[in-house]
Amino acid sequence: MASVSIPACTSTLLLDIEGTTTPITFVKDILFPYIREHLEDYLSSHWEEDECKQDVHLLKKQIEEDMKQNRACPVHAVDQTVHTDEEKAIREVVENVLWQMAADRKSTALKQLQGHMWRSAYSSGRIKGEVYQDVIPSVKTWREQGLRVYIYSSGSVEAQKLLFGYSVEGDVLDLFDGHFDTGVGAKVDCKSYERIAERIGCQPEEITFLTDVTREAKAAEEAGVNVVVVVRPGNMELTDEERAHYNLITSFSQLQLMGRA
Ligand SMILES: CSCCC(=O)C(=O)COP(=O)(O)O
Ligand SMILES: [Mg+2]
Repeated sequence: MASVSIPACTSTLLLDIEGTTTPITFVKDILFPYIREHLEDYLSSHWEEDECKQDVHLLKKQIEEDMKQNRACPVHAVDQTVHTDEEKAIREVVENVLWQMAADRKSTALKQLQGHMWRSAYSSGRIKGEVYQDVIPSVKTWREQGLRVYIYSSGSVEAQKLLFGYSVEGDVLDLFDGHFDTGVGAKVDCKSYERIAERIGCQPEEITFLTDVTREAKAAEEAGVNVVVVVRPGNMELTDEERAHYNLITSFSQLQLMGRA
């Protein structure tokens, strides 16, 4: 693929994670299975801790919201191994989390719990954050050219910091000026990009957003953000119309910053 120029007014690069800096397989085959495997044990051993209580509180609020919207999690009969109220409550949370994950939902409640659960997996060295080989050298070059680099992912800010703090390339957190998650709004909502520009202190037009998901690209464009769609192995196929509309790259090294050495 040829190089893609980004506008001379660009001051900030905003990067998605899954499918952009990081293979989708890392999320689907390593991070998510870890949650499914450890969820019940994690909840049982942390149930009385404040952080876990807050996570469960947020999940319950999400369930209430889902019920209002008729998106209720299917309720299964409680099985015979459940005896106490606590076991029942934990089983309900497990059912809900598994249901949300099966639908690949991006709710803040789900993402916050996942981030907390991955902490020990990363810090023990069991999991290392995967990053495509072109990512770190390109980010370093952009920074040398005076650009700011931020992350915007549906994964919680804590999960993002774990991924880059314990990455296959070592601790690369210093390369990023900041992180945004769904706390600023959904990635498919144009208002989120307006809020990010406001928080960073620039105009949306000064931001170039790199993502693999065209619904996110469309929302960012609506906000006035410049968009480049990243094509990586295993990413969702683009339609002919999308291919024609968006600037596409298969590697960050294809980005050319106009008017910069
Ligand atoms: C940040 S690590 C976990 C990835 C994740 O949970 C996720 O939903 C990825 O979403 P993205 O917005 O980076 O495509
Ligand atoms: Mg993505």
